[in-house]
Amino acid sequence: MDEKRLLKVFQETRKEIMDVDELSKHIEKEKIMRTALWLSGKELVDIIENKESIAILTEEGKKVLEKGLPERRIAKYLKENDLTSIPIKDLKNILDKDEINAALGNLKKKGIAKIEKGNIIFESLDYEDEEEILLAKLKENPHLSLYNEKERKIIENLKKRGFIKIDEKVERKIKLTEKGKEYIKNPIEIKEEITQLTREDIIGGRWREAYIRPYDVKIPVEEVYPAKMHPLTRIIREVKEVLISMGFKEIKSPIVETEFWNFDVLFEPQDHPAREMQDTFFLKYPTEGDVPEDLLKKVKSIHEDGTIDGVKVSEGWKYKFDENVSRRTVLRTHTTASSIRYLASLSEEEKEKPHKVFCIDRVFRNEAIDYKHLPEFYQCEGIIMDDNVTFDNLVGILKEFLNRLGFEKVRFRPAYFPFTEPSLEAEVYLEGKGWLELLGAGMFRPEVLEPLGIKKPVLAWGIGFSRLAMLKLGLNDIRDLHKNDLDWLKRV
Ligand SMILES: N[C@@H](Cc1ccccc1)C(=O)O
Repeated sequence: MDEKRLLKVFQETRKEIMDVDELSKHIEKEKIMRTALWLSGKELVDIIENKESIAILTEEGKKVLEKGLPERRIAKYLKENDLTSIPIKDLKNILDKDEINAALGNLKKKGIAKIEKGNIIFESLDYEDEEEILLAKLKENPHLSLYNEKERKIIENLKKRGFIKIDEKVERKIKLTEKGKEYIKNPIEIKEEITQLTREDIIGGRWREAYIRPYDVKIPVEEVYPAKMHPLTRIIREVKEVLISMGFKEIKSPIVETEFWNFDVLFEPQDHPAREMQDTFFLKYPTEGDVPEDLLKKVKSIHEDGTIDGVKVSEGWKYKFDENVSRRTVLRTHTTASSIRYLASLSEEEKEKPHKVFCIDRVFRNEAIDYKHLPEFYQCEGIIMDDNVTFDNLVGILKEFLNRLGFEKVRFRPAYFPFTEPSLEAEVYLEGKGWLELLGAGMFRPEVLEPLGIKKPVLAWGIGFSRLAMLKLGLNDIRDLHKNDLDWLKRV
């Protein structure tokens, strides 16, 4: 029916070619292209596409229209103050810092002023500037095809200076074919048409008379943006899928943690710099947390002289361990606290069995916010406990894991963590970015495992998950993960 309506528009207006704007006076705009495509399939019309470049003024460009180019603003200032020259160092009173260099360059290039001994000397204060003239023209007539070679060069410059953006726009015209012209010579009768068959249509027999329109799934329709998961949630689920498919089980642990679980059990000495204010958020309330007394004694002794139940396991850190420090509360700084809590929760029987667990969750560090740091971010942590697992296995598993996440090139280098030995860091290669550090890993030290009574080796790794999400989403700024820019969310 819409097809016939469209042809009728041609018939009634006696035109052979019309653009979408014209047609939209007669037919709902969103139907035009769909209908035209159908008609072009029947060779009744041709769709003529014209790509047009359009100049759009940026915010900076609009400012120039209002106040003139930075170089003009200098001239205006001089005029107002009855001057013809000004020391370069005074420009900061007239222009923004980032405008000064461009203004100087352009004054010289355009021959408006010369620079002598740190002074700008104007030839004339009432000059014409092609860039300004053209910018004003572009606002009225943004189609680049209207401009000649010389003007295009200036336009190119305006773009470089950030005053305009060039957008590609497709303009479509619909033109009757010979067959179409023949067709509209006859009266066009618009018959009732069924696009959705209802129960009543079937019972009442309407389906017998009416034209039932076949579906054409190839016809383009307006884009719709259905509700969807936030990209970060989506990636968390994706990574969980990968880990579950590799045989891992998910674990959780509290966000408010004691220093005991966040540091002590992990053999981080109590005077370790990472515990200090710039890294850890210490909590006022609750002031203290519960700590298992038995384990506390063992951990204390490992820290102080490296013994456990009188047996020497290590050199220890040789300092006075403070049990009150262990009870202090912090926002957990890494998910390794979850891994170690899990190991400590195992019964004697469970300790005999192999374990593979992971945790993806938020961690907190007292860091200044910038493009790669937020005080709150995600980590993804995993451990494997089994007889005979080795450092080589760890490398193999991490490689497999990173490959499954879509990183093809992976490399490892030695690293240091207080709780693992040996330790490594993994980097992934990204086209255009080079090698980026993504995770830390290693084998838990005996000083960590012995107090827990764990005899099997344990492999552990922790990924900067927010970083991983950024890489997967092609973001350069970690803040963009949480900005919830709707245009971006629609696209990703
Ligand atoms: N917890 C470490 C990462 C890590 C986890 C497990 C083993 C080794 C290193 C960090 O936050 O940087």
